[in-house]
Amino acid sequence: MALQHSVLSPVFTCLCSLMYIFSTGLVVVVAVLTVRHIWYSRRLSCFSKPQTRSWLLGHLGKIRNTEEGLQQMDDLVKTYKHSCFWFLGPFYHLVRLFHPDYVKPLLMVPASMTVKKGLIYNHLQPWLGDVLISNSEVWSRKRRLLTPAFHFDVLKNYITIFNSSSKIMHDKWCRLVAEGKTNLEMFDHVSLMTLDSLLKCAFSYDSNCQESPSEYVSAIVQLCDLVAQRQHNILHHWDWIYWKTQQGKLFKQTLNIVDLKSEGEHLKMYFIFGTLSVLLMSVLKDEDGRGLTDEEIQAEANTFMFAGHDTTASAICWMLYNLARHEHYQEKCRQEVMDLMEGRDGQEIKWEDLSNLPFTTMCIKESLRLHTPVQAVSRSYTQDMVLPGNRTVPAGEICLVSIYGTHHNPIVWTNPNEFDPHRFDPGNKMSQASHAFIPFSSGPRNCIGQKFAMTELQVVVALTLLRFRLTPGVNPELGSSRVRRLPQIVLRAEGGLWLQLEPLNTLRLNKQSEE
Ligand code: HEM
Repeated sequence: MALQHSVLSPVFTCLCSLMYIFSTGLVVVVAVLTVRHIWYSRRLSCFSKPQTRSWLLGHLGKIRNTEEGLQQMDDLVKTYKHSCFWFLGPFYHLVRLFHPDYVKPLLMVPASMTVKKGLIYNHLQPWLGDVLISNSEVWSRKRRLLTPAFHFDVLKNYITIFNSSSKIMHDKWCRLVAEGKTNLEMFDHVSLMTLDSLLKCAFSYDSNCQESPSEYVSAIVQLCDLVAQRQHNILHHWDWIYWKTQQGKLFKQTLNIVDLKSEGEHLKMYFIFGTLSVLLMSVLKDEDGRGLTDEEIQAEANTFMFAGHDTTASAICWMLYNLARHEHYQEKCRQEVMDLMEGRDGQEIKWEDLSNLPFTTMCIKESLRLHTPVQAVSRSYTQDMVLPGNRTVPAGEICLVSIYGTHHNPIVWTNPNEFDPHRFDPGNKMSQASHAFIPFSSGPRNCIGQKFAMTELQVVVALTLLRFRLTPGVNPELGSSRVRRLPQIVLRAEGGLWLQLEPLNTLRLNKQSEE
């Protein structure tokens, strides 16, 4: 008994000390969070604060990545008109902005004063390195190196790739329709097609991913899904928790697959000799004659795959959906493309054709407004930012610039939930208003791939209309043609986006496929 006591007593003392340290630590953390919370709330009191759950939890759990979440955003924009202040417990304090006059001064700030900071960027870092998220000098050097790779002269060369990748997808659709499968989920097909063309453009690498599964391509898709899942679970925002979870472990495993240094040594070589990379490697050296290191090439490749494929796929799918819903606009676009093709032998969109698709381009822009692929971008600033109405965003504060909110703001757009391509008539002032239409963000940190994306959109949409008539499909999960939007990293649809396809010119297309 005495022996037992003598052993237990140091254990007991040790346990007590641990509990004491733990509870003191907890009290300190709670105190720091509370003081920080009160401090931020005071500084942001110039912004309206929508109703909270409680003074401490704030709007935690109120941001929903569902159809209802988007409708809630519509209400927020209607009520608060330009901006408001949200906080997610004592952890995150956000200024949400959704009016061009508020968005513009923030997006146009020089890159040297801008920090890309927010809920998602940190989760991308292990995959993308610092390209998308890096700040100031690191970013500006890379942006300088990359910009010429997106010049018109380079983009021109990609037109053939966009044509051929679309043809592979369309041939597949024809085969499925011939088997009686006329109701198809668009994201599955279009995402593979955008990945296929991106791999061909950036790596000169023919993955054949539209026809047979590719480990690399599946890994990219999985990483996108994992980043989206992580965003929705606030506990997973802390690295020390996330890396211990199953999802965190899966993320690490999947990263190894896209690692050019291990699995994809051949991909690295492709990237180095690919069209884009020839420019990056040989022509483009910075002032000190430095090119990109191996790590930078890896990060660059990952960034293109992440930033370029899902965004463009989302834009294409929603555009096709909008045309399926509005038959007369679909017919008008098809007529425009057919007029262009008259007298030609094949069905190939050329670079010179792109400026001769004015109505189709108006529809694409309207679709990018209504179904904005990227919902929001976030920023913080190295100094206080003064906005209209003498409101100040303190330095270091996270600003969530809502592209969706700006595109759906009824002060800016009449009947914002209607698909009306005539908003983008060249003479229409509404769409010309500065920062009313920002699908690719704006300012120094805008999308470097916007011309690439617009070109791909024009080619894919024009060819799809030449070959298929589209009508709304039936979503098997919902058992109807109802569509519920799903705002993830890009805008998707719950249970997928289903369309009915009716091939046009069947004979001609079959003949081409046989060849
Ligand atoms: C419709 C298609 C696309 C949309 C809607 C879109 C949208 C955007 C937006 C909103 C941003 C700003 C992100 C932020 O500030 O956090 C961005 C950045 C970026 N995008 Fe895109 N994007 C598209 C296609 C592409 C393509 C095809 C590529 C490459 C091939 C690309 C490469 C990038 C890169 C590298 C950045 C980071 C730019 C920087 O920080 O300097 N994007 N994109």
